[in-house]
Amino acid sequence: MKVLIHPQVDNGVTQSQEGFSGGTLGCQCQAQRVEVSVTAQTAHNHVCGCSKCWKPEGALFAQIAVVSRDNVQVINNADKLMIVDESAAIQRHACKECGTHMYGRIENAAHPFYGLDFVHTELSSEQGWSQPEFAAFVSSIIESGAAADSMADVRQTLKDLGLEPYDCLSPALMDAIAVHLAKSA
Ligand SMILES: N[C@@H](CCC(=O)N[C@@H](CSCO)C(=O)NCC(=O)O)C(=O)O
Ligand SMILES: [Zn+2]
Ligand SMILES: [Zn+2]
Repeated sequence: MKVLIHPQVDNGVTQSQEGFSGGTLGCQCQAQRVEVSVTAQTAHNHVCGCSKCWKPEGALFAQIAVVSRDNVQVINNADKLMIVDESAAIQRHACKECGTHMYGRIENAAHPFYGLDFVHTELSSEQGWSQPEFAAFVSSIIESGAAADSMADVRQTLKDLGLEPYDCLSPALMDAIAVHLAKSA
């Protein structure tokens, strides 16, 4: 049975556009929206089932990608942002009013993904962002209340959408983390 994953992928994944170079992310407030300018194409876009990533109302997964932190700038209503969890590796900057996560930043220079910010490209009206490529932390949706006996349907739906399900990150990203750890050991 098909399961709803996230509004951006439920009707099929939209392909990236060559030459796309970014856009503006907006929070969900009706007024005084927080706006974040992203001045480059994103990479490693994926749907994430972890309990920490921001999900739109009713969605089972988040959709999240990375971009160099040099290409991320808050351009409007920065005073409305707060860090969700100061102790997390990814410091998620959310709008205090609507709760939308505007960007997640890694401040620990020793972290394998230091230099990259995590962003939800669905918050932009521009089309052409890098397409979701896989599903991460799939088993983690159970931690947010999904029924364990729905997991076969969830994984099958993800496969049908071309989003290979993993219970951590994709092999390419896990390898990148391991290379970083090996070098720093
Ligand atoms: N089972 C946990 C997993 C949380 C987790 O490790 N999330 C990942 C992926 S987030 C984007 O892909 C992670 O790197 N987290 C670091 C952080 O959140 O700071 C759960 O569901 O909570
Ligand atoms: Zn808001
Ligand atoms: Zn996540």
